[in-house]
Amino acid sequence: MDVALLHGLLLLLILPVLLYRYCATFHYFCKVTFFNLWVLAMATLLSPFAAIRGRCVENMKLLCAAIRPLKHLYGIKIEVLGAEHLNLKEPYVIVCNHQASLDLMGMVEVIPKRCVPIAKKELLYMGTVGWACWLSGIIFIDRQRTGDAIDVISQTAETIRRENLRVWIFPEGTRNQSRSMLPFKRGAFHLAVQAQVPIFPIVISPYWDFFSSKEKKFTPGTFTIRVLPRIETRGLSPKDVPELTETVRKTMVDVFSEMSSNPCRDWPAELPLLPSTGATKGTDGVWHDEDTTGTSD
Ligand SMILES: CCCCCCCC/C=C\CCCCCCCC(=O)SCCNC(=O)CCNC(=O)[C@H](O)C(C)(C)COP(=O)(O)OP(=O)(O)OC[C@H]1O[C@@H](n2cnc3c(N)ncnc32)[C@H](O)[C@@H]1OP(=O)(O)O
Ligand SMILES: CCCCCCCCCCCCCC(=O)OC[C@@H](O)COP(=O)(O)O
Repeated sequence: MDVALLHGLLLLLILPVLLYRYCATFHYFCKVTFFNLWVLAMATLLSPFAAIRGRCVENMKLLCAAIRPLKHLYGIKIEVLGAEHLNLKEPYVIVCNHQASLDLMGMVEVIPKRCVPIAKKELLYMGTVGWACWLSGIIFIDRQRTGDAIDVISQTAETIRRENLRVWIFPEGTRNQSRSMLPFKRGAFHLAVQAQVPIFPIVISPYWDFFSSKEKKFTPGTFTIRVLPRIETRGLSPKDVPELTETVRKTMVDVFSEMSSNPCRDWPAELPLLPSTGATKGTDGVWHDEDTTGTSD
């Protein structure tokens, strides 16, 4: 009886290990659960410290430091190209493609100082995670209430100039693991035009070879983040927003396709990041991709 019990216990211990080793779906769920638990645990541990400072963008540093170790735990290598473009003292808007929650790992590698993401309101209700996000100054929008979301974005246009902030937006508006990018929402571009600040597109290469929520795949791997040169919005008005949105999207989709078809990741750091894809062409000729190196804050 005792031996049978011991065998049962041993099996109970070994089974998860075997499943983790040999069942890809179980492996995937373990890794995703660990990711969420990590975020939850960090938010719970660090929010009280962030609360001492109150709601402020400086708490983003804490949030980023909490997420950074995850890439080591998952064996994920991240290459960043063109980060020097972000060395600009003025406020700006970053637009980035959004494949999965894993984007958080890439975001914390490149996010500049005094930069806050725009996030869906639902995050606010995720217990201490919501609290941590609120304390870090993350801007929340209700995607179901376009009018309210537009109001928040309009207020943000004033805030970023007044408080010298940068804003990180996923213009696809939702996670997307298809072979291309979803149509872009226009909020980010209205924001940049309203505030008359530049836009920096950031493209994260596809996760296909190591992560897929559809195929339940999650292995170690490598991805690349490319920061593209700035796109000016000075002189543009709301009527230019649709064309601006399409031009930026096309530029990003082209870079994404190039990254998908060239997985050897041997691009030189000084590659002309925006070839003649149109991002330098403005509706009134004012866009350009001038080098901002050396203006670091
Ligand atoms: C303390 C340490 C603790 C450590 C613990 C760690 C915890 C870490 C955890 C977490 C970290 C944080 C992670 C953050 C990441 C979150 C990611 C997300 O949540 S992604 C979802 C939200 N993002 C968006 O949805 C994009 C922004 N959305 C938009 O821009 C949309 O445009 C929106 C919502 C404003 C409207 O959406 P529409 O679906 O109605 O789409 P449209 O076609 O773009 O707009 C409709 C009309 O409104 C106009 N419009 C849009 N924005 C406007 C504006 N600002 N002004 C004037 N008109 C505007 C447009 O031009 C359009 O009109 P016409 O068709 O052109 O006539
Ligand atoms: C009380 C339960 C707490 C559970 C804690 C789990 C926290 C994990 C939070 C990771 C946040 C990553 C941000 C993210 O990637 O959000 C998704 C949205 O961009 C788009 O949403 P959707 O694709 O439209 O659902």
